[in-house]
Amino acid sequence: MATQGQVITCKAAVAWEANKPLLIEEVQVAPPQAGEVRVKILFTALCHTDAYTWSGKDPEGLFPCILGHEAAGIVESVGEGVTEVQPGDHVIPCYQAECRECKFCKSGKTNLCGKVRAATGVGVMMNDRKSRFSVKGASIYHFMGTSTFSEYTVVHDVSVAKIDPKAPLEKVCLLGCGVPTGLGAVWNTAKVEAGSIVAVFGLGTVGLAVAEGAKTAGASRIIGIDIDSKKFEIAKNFGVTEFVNPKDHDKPIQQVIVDLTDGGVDYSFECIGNVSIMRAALECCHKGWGTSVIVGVAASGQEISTRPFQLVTGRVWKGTAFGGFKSRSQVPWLVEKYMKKEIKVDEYITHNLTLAEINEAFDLMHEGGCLRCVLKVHG
Ligand SMILES: NC(=O)C1=CN([C@@H]2O[C@H](COP(=O)(O)OP(=O)(O)OC[C@H]3O[C@@H](n4cnc5c(N)ncnc54)[C@H](O)[C@@H]3O)[C@@H](O)[C@H]2O)C=CC1
Ligand SMILES: N[C@@H](CCC(=O)N[C@@H](CSC=O)C(=O)NCC(=O)O)C(=O)O
Ligand SMILES: [Zn+2]
Ligand SMILES: [Zn+2]
Repeated sequence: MATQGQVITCKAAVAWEANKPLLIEEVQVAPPQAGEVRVKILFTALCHTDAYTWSGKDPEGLFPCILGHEAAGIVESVGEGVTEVQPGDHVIPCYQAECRECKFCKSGKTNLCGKVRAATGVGVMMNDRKSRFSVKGASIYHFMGTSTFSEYTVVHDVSVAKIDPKAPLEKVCLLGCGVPTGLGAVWNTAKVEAGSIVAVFGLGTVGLAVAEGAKTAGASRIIGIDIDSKKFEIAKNFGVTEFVNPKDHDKPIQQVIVDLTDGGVDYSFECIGNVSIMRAALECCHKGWGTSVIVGVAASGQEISTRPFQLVTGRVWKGTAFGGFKSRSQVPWLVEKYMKKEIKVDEYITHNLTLAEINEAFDLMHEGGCLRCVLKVHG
């Protein structure tokens, strides 16, 4: 490999400051150190969480940084001691690592991993607590341990899933975040049973994947709630059976859902990141057993609240990160499910642009007609 062990100069979209347009810069990407992998990113999508951190509302957001965490690419080179991937392997970077050795991984109770989280939360690599990215000598922070808005990135070996080389990277990049999060929220976190009544708040990619997961789990009713009625037509393709726009009602939305469902839903999912809606999602659950899962990411300083009586009377409040999936073990399995046409992926892609057009892609996300925009990163 001509580039192995060398600094690579390539293009990346740098967020220099919160809310300021990203700039396409020539970035120097250092070679991977021990336990690290340098990946040529071919395709990356944008997730609402990228916009959240860019907005300055993420308490872990650091600038300047290279955002991006829903992508696919090919391993360019590996550092010392890396055994599970090699140059040429097709991979999906995983913001939720899986080391299989730490207390979290060994617990069998969670998909969270503690091996590199202390570094990925502050934008550096574990080895030397430094970044592998720089622009004209100035260090640029990593983001979520992935930084996929770059032609090349460096990730920890515990943060990369090797996938079937036959899988189309321009599609399966979505399996790096939004689609698994929604499916897993239903299958792993809530464990929705056949016949259940489900409410989904927010019909973006994550909410639609919740609907898809609920449909495959055999839910009898899937109620989609969104303030953008344009989402309703598309949501039918993902299994939503009924639609509610809170703007059409004078009553609190939880009361509307309770009235529609003879006392409340069996499961609800908040896929927006709005703490008032998180409360509504809990309070529209059926007394005695209803479970609400928080999926949305809320801004710094926001807190959830409800009357404790809601929990005393049997409702359960949960949350999920990456849908509870063990990333390195299960992302390849999700890719296989896609290849066998058992889960949707293509249907979430509404736009295709290039890395150079990334600011336009963020604009599309805020305009509402966009589920996922996939960026071609090279060429
Ligand atoms: N927990 C996790 O592991 C993950 C969490 N997320 C979070 O999930 C959330 C959803 O992500 P995406 O689907 O990418 O976002 P999105 O922006 O595509 O979708 C959000 C949807 O919510 C709707 N909405 C906004 N305000 C509303 C309100 N007050 N009532 C009803 N509907 C409303 C919007 O019209 C839109 O359709 C975000 O907060 C994101 O940060 C995303 C991926 C993983
Ligand atoms: N940094 C944020 C928290 C962001 C967050 O909750 N991230 C999710 C994934 S969102 C993907 O699009 C997650 O998996 N969290 C678990 C983790 O280990 O980070 C903040 O501090 O608010
Ligand atoms: Zn995401
Ligand atoms: Zn671990």
